[in-house]
Amino acid sequence: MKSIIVNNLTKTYGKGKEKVLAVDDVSFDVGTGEIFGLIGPDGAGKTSIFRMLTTVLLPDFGSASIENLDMVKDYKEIRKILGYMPGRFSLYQDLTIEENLEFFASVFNTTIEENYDLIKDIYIQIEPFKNRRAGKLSGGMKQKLALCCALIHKPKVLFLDEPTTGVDPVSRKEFWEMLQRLKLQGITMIVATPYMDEAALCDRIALIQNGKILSIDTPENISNSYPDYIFEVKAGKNSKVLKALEQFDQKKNVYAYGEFVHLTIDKNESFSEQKVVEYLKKEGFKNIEINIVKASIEDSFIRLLSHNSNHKPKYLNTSITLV
Ligand SMILES: Nc1ncnc2c1ncn2[C@@H]1O[C@H](COP(=O)(O)OP(=O)(O)OP(=O)(O)O)[C@@H](O)[C@H]1O
Repeated sequence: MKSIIVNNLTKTYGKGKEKVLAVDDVSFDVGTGEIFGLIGPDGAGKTSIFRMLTTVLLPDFGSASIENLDMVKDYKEIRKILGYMPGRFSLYQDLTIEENLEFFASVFNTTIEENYDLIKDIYIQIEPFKNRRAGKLSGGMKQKLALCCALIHKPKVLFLDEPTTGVDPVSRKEFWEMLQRLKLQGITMIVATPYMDEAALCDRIALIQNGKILSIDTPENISNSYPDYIFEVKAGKNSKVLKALEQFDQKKNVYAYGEFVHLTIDKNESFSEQKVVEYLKKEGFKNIEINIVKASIEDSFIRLLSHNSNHKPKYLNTSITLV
């Protein structure tokens, strides 16, 4: 069963020279109970897609349905079955945890008690602080409260826009465990994130850049379909290794990757790791470490980005940064 169907969605902002094509002919679908990730750097178009699907922005072109309801014609019905956790903290800072939750429940004509079962797991973690104002909560607690508020009317589909930005690693992990539990209740989730490690936790992902989808598949299939060899190389300062490998005649691509430099080589080339070691030794490097590695989502994204734009990845670790 498909919960979300998106066809040729297109959105531009501004006019003339100021015109920005934010969403460019985007199509995808999301199955009931699936966690679907929209993965892309800042400005890729994720929020614009979310705003159209949550019926707060009209598309220039294209259509979408959510639970068989048309995004434009049936927007009032859609709003009743959607939960939306926006990227920036959206709660009332001067209201307490409990007051925020009561407020969101009342907007949907419901009560905390009525839907307590759905939020119980998450709410019990912040309930001891229910009289604390939202503005005084830690990042992780704010995020749990925002998720409770997005769930308080028992939505069928949950939109999460960069839900873990600015949250510590432990809270990020806990948050994803909460999403996995919600999935068991049959809630469809669509998550926008710039974090590559979170991409791997989704059932399927769409890699998006400049408003265009570059690839849609399971994280596993995206990694497995990487066409080249990837070697991780360490030999002292990454900036120096990068500079040297840029001149290596068999390199296809080279970029910093956490504490390593990744070197990609066409699978059709006759190649041995020893060639790189010898080359680096000749360039004056010592203590050279080189291993062949399986492509990560990040590697796949870098390859797609370098094929599709003039943007070059500058620094990569767990989130995408482009220059
Ligand atoms: N109201 C607006 N007016 C003009 N341009 C806009 C507007 N909203 C977004 N844009 C532009 O549209 C493009 C897509 O932005 P969007 O916010 O959808 O991307 P995003 O992937 O969610 O990135 P971010 O995380 O930075 O919000 C960007 O180039 C952005 O500058």
